[in-house]
Amino acid sequence: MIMAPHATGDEVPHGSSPQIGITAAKPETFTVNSPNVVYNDEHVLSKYTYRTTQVHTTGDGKIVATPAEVAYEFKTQRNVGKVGMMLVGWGGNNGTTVTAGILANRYNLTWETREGVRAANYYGSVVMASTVKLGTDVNTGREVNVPLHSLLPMAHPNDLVIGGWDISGLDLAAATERAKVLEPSLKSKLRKEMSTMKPLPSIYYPDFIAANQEDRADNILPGSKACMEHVEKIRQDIRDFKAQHGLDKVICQWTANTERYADIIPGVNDTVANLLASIGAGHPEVSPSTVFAVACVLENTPFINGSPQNTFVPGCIELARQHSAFLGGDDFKSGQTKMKSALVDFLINAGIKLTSIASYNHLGNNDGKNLSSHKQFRSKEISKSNVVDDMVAANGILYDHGKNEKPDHTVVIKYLPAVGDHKRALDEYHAEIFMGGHQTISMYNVCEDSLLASPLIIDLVVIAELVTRIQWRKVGEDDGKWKGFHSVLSILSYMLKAPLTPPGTPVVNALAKQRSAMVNILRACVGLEPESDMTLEHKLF
Ligand SMILES: NC(=O)c1ccc[n+]([C@@H]2O[C@H](COP(=O)([O-])OP(=O)(O)OC[C@H]3O[C@@H](n4cnc5c(N)ncnc54)[C@H](O)[C@@H]3O)[C@@H](O)[C@H]2O)c1
Ligand SMILES: O=P([O-])([O-])O[C@@H]1[C@@H](O)[C@H](O)[C@@H](O)[C@H](O)[C@@H]1O
Repeated sequence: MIMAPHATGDEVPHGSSPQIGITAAKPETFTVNSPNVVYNDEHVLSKYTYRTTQVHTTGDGKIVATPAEVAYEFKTQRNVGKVGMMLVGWGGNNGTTVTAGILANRYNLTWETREGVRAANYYGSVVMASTVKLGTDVNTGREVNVPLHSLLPMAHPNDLVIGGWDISGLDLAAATERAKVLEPSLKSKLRKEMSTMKPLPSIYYPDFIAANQEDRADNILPGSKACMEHVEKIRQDIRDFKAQHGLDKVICQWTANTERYADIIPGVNDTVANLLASIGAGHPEVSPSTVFAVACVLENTPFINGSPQNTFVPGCIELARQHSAFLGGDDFKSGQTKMKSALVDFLINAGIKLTSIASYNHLGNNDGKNLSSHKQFRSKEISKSNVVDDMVAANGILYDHGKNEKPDHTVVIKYLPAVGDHKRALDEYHAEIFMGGHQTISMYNVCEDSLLASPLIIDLVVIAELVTRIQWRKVGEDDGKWKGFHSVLSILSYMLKAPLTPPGTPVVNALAKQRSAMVNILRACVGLEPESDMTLEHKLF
């Protein structure tokens, strides 16, 4: 691996626009000793039996559970290659913060703050800063936990080559100043390199974001509505970026402003043919984010939507399926909603009848400014409100599903410039408990919006890139052909408020379930069973 020269925490090494490291196949943190797992130079190969329970209800209403299993084989390419991350909205608070964070980690920077010296880290990244239980030590009987990113060969964020687009032409150093997220002592160490980073001009269709964003729009391509020229320009930008940096692949993410929802109109965006025709005809209902998604699909570049709008109209999802391209979304799950998806899961699974959730937040960054416009707020209100649906639907004891009973739930977002990126989330959870009692949980949560979202941008890129290197097949299936994941990457759900899932499949919002699904899929790729936490070895002896 060619790693950048690591500074000692002082100035970034002068003139050190170092070659980004290439994460070649590295020795694993652990190896699996099993007849079902083979490591060769190219791949990790595993045989995995997927065990579930099939349930059916007999005519007389009896519920019958039948264990079922499917034998799979997984093949993961070990060499990561050189990976690029292209952000739409690169000059925004998230885009600048994640870029600065990766550079600071790449150079091992430290910086002075009022609380003392701080050092770069990847806290808040489930991939880089969380661990998973591998198993139990044969000698001590204690849990052995390993970094999540050691489960399979993954891109290291330090190695990511970063670029992107923005309708604002500020270079990344100036945009970082505008964002007001990071400490001056850190920004000063990165200013030289970030001032050389300039967002590519982007497409700007005013009707899709708040009018108050217009004063930023000084870096835009000609044309104020969809056209194939925009699709082809974005595709060319991706190709040029790959060629310029010698990349093996690029992952693209939307971290631009929240758009209003697009109407789903038969004949306009409901099929591939209609969507492409609508783009060609400049239909006003095709959003910039959908144009980016279409361009990425056609360029076989995974595209992830970090905002709540309905970028992935039916025609776009169909196009991705046709091209075996990958999509993920929607809306980074960073603070208030992340807490909600854990707390609601706990309350309902504890048999406590949650009866109302009041979620209020105010923030003063540009995201909040954009969301102060009703149509853009509505996109966010939807993604922040649906997060409890699966947990409520799973408990027919507390909630009368026949009457569509569920907790009252309100979401309020207010723009208060004074608090900047330091978003305040105030929540009240009210519940019925034993024998007519009540429990009220009130929470005040200062969620540093960009410092919480940036690690998610990293996780989404790293996991999406990993998925491009995993193939599967069912043992004994006639054609024996290796296949890829479904185009809609629901494995990314843990990082997203409104998880996009393959059409017709259930949406899981419960945070613990989302994390287990992702971790256990990665475990299966190295032939390991899901961690059941039964620890029978400590109970039955
Ligand atoms: N915690 C979080 O910060 C968080 C959590 C969930 C979702 N999000 C979403 O992530 C997005 C970015 O958040 P942010 O705080 O960085 O916002 P921001 O307003 O600071 O950044 C958005 C950037 O997108 C640019 N932009 C707008 N339209 C564009 C286009 N068509 N092409 C290219 N660039 C465009 C803007 O100029 C701006 O620089 C928002 O949609 C927000 O709702 C943020
Ligand atoms: O992720 P989360 O903290 O629930 O939700 C956040 C909202 O509360 C906030 O108003 C918005 O600016 C962010 O984009 C993010 O969506």
